[in-house]
Amino acid sequence: MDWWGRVKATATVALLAAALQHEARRWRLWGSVGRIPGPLALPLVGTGWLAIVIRPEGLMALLKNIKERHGMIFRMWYGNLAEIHIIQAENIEKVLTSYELITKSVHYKFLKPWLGEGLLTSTGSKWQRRRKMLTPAFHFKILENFVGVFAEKAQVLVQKLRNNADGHEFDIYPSIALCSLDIICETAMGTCVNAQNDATSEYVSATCTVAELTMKRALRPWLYPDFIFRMTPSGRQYYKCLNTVHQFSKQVIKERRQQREHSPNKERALVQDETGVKSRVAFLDLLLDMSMNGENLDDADIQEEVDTFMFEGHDTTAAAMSWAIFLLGHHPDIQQKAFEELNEIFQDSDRLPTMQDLQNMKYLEMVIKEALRLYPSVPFIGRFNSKDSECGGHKLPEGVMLVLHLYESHRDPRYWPDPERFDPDRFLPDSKQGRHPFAYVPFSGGPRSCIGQRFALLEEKAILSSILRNYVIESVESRENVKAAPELILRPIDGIKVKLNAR
Ligand code: HEM
Repeated sequence: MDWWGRVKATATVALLAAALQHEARRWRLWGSVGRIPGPLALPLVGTGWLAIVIRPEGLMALLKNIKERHGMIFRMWYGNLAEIHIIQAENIEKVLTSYELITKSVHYKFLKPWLGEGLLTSTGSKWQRRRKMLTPAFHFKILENFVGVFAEKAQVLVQKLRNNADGHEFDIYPSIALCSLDIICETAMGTCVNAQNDATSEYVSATCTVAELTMKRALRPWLYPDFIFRMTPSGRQYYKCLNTVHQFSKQVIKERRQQREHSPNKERALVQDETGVKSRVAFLDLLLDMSMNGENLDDADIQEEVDTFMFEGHDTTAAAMSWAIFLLGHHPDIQQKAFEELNEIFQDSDRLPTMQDLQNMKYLEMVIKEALRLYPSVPFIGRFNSKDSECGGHKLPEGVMLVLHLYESHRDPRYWPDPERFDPDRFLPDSKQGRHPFAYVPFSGGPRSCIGQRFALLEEKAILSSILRNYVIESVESRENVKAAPELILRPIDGIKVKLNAR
């Protein structure tokens, strides 16, 4: 046999070996996963046919129906990919508290073109090192420094909403999303993009498009392979906008670094806004401090983390606030109680809130928590099962994906009687007694819990309190009519239609 023949024979044997290994793995998975109950799985596509026949607005109802038929642990198949859905708090705890199960599921892969391997998507020692390094960035003192940003941006929002405060019906979601984008740009990058006043700016619309197309892709498993996604119009648009987003954050980091190098006496760079120049620390400053103080962080590493904050800190809070507004708009009594608490805090003054004010908003905090129970911004958490394990009496083989179903687990009647009822009093200290600690995990739990949860609660309080102090909210659509799409973020498919009246 000549050398070319030997190359071909070796390549054929290698390919056959790989195919056999692949098949063996598939059979091994089918063997164990097949014993777990779940809907009809067809050859090749598995239960993926459901994603094709069910529209996004029907997915939550479908998953509820599967739970009712197959129980609190069920399996789904997408081709070769097995997912085990886990709903009970006791089993969710097992996964979230494990230091071995910290690798995210494949579903997070399509976030990587945007976020690289930042805190959300990384694993192993890289994640551990970054988590340790970034935890101080969310210290109380740092968050206190952001309260002014929250309050100012909320004030812009209140002014913008004035055009709609004559009782006519409109979708409040876009206004909330632009406000939270303004907040995260300023707190993460120290940049004022003025999204609320200029939603058409290239960076603002590119960020919104990247987030939207990432969500769309999450619901379409056939778009997961990158080479297919790149060939579609959505894929081409995604990469074009992604380039704009990355160029922007890259430029901000570069300029901020240069600014510091030219003014070494100033510890922090300055944040510029329309009222002049103010000294304010952004997460980016803290990262630059760390890199200048010997941490192993180059500009590309910093960009991963800044982009991660931009993603995690924008849509999650926008969705959470919009759902809270929706629920308040359905419950005038609860809305009134929240308003009375604000009256007590602010008396007749129209001053902006301080950190202490935000901390005093105890009832509003219960409202926010209850809204996050019914509509958790992150409805599913995915993990890669990195070793054979056992859960709820089922064997879970290594290599399957674990999907923790927060939306359903937050409705477990064992811990939440009359689960669909919106009742902030469930979060009174007495009512919490005896409840499983993992029955409510909108910010996840264990080692990979949300690093930004205190930031998020403060931001929500600042925005919601500003709206409540100025307007009475009335929701237009019924609870049943507003459908949530279980994308990466639990988003109301047709927005949140409200009527506002000035107080
Ligand atoms: C209501 C708002 C928010 C909700 C409901 C929320 C929820 C979550 C959840 C459930 C996770 C775990 C995800 C997973 O394991 O797959 C997470 C992780 C994370 N969140 Fe949030 N989040 C919110 C706001 C924020 C904000 C404002 C920031 C930053 C400014 C942030 C930064 C992060 C980061 C960096 C991670 C990854 C942490 C790690 O893996 O170590 N989040 N968040």
